[in-house]
Amino acid sequence: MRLPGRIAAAIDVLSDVETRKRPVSEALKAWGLNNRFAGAGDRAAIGNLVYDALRRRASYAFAMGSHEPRALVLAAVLRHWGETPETLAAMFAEDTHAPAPLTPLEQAGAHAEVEAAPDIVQADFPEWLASSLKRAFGSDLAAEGQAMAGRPSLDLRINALKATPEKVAKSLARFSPQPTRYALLGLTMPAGPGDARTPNVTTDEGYQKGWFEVQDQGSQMVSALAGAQPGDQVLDLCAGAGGKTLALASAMGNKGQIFAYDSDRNRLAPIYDRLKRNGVHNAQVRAPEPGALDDLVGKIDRVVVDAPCTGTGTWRRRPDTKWKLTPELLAQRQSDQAAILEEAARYLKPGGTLVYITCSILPEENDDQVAVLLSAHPELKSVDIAAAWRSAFITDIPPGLMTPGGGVLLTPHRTGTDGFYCHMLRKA
Ligand SMILES: C[S@@+](CC[C@H](N)C(=O)[O-])C[C@H]1O[C@@H](n2cnc3c(N)ncnc32)[C@H](O)[C@@H]1O
Repeated sequence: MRLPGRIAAAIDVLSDVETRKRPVSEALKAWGLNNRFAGAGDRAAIGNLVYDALRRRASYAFAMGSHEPRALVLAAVLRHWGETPETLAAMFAEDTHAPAPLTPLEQAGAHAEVEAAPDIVQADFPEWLASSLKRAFGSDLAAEGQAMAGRPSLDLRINALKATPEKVAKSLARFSPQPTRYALLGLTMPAGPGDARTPNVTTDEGYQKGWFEVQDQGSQMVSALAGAQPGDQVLDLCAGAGGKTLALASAMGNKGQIFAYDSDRNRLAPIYDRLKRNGVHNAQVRAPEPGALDDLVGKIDRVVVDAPCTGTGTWRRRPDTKWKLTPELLAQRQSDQAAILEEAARYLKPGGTLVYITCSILPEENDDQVAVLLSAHPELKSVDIAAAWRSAFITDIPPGLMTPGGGVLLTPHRTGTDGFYCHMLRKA
């Protein structure tokens, strides 16, 4: 397929996403099944077009004067893929799979200024979250929004139980991975422009052997900030598929004990294979049965709460969720988080540390939750996050990362990572 056919396909996929409220990945898969002639390169390019259109949905709609899928996909091609109304007109004329020719309004959208739009639209954030995001970012709102509308890098975490960065870099040399900026055991491959494909690293022999995991650098960093030491008793209370559990086990050198729990059996299911592949011997999975964690009350050195959240920090990867989030869902997550934090505090032994993590950039899910917990638990005190940073990354925390409440907030703009919040609290 050439670009015009890919544009037409991306418009169809985006229409499917918008009308049937489907996740992009599902709509792309369905399109691929119905169009088996399309190759992997076509599917990747169509995916890039759909994701790019959604990443900048608000500013594109403003520039094009329309929220229609066709307008959004054309905006992505005209404003960020290096095409012009003239190059598209020439290509469309020669391709029977091309969409209808550009209208004068669409042609004007190629260069339309968006400076007249509200700042929240220019930043490609949902308008109903304006006050919350302004509170989080202040005068950096536009820069934060633009970075959040970019494509994410592909980051890997070296599994220190089985490999070294050199060994993995050699195994993946064909993709030219580079060391990550902060995470000490990370490698990164920047996203390419236009129709560039993401390297398929999971087919690599090193992945099959458990030498590395795919994990955003931000996720690696909050795992490192948790500061788990060999010999610790650690409870990963929201373990899910085990991304943090694996990183903690690697940091602990398989010494001590990790209890990996999740209230959702389905989410926990992949953890068993992953632990095996990673050579983790110090993790016990606790399935969600009544009383599953009763024996751990008051005994744990580090309780890691990688809380269920809105996922606003991962909008680069899942831009459709940026426009689907509702005040009701945010309120539900806040109530889940408050309950889980209360629960988590029960497991701490005296002197133990609670590590609260979200992949959200919203203060309501971050500092605000911790403030409520602190006010109800005078025995808990915030840990000096700058000191935790120094010991995790052997360097001073860069300016601007600490939140007013004493946590740390990573973002695509600040650290080149997904958005992650981390706050640590020690029990007296
Ligand atoms: C952000 S995800 C965890 C991701 C995982 N830690 C990782 O790194 O791959 C949040 C998890 O919290 C779980 N969860 C939600 N409510 C919970 C509760 N009350 N107790 C324990 N886990 C809960 C969800 O099932 C979900 O798997």
